[in-house]
Amino acid sequence: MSTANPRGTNPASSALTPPPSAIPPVRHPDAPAPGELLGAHYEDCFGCGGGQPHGLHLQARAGEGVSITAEFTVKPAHQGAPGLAHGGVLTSALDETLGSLNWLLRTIAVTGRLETDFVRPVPVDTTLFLQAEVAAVAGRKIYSTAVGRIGGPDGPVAVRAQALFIEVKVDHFIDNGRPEEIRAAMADPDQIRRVRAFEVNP
Ligand SMILES: CCCCCCCC/C=C\CCCCCCCC(=O)SCCNC(=O)CCNC(=O)[C@H](O)C(C)(C)COP(=O)(O)OP(=O)(O)OC[C@H]1O[C@@H](n2cnc3c(N)ncnc32)[C@H](O)[C@@H]1OP(=O)(O)O
Repeated sequence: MSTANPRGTNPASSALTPPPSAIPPVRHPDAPAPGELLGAHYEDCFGCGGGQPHGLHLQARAGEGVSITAEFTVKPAHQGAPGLAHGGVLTSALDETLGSLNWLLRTIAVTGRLETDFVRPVPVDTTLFLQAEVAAVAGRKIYSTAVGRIGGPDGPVAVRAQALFIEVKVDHFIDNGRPEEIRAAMADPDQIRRVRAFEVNP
């Protein structure tokens, strides 16, 4: 068994293991500097947008290399069992953090596969301290890992995830999103500016 297994004793499925042809990720020269907040990629995003009252309002910050830190505080609207975070909500927080990594590559990508280990229960009002990094890239495939700790950035691990993101063109959203939201996004100069930053990617 690999000693570098980020999931402890639970091996990820083979679809989440980078192939031998994979290469280390390359931080885009125009990526936000380490310590900078990334800001929302879409105002109505459930993960990072300010426009969703029950959203996660997750704020991601660029780290060194191709890594991200983020914080998310569990609200009563995020419960599964009484007083505890819903597992799907925790997975959403991991998904959002992992998705933010692609910003540092200046690549538009969507989640293809995401595996989560729930290690400890997470009570309401807890802040989850998330850290994620890209492990490898193979063509359009981006392999990433994330961990969420409670009690502080160095506290005990509550959740872990491994993911495969797939690079897409902006047409992925234009062709598949509900037309009314796509029209509104295309009429929003801020949204267009954010997307353009990706399209000039060499
Ligand atoms: C101006 C207006 C527009 C606004 C623009 C907004 C800009 C926004 C900017 C940034 C947004 C970021 C948003 C982040 C939000 C958080 C992240 C999410 O939650 S994303 C939502 C959940 N995910 C999905 O909805 C994907 C649904 N799935 C798909 O659409 C397709 O399946 C897709 C694109 C993932 C792949 O389809 P294919 O046809 O393009 O490519 P194929 O050939 O199938 O796969 C490519 C390679 O990947 C592997 N692959 C694909 N899916 C896999 C899977 N599930 N497991 C393992 N491997 C997989 C395949 O085996 C293939 O590998 P081989 O190249 O042959 O080696």
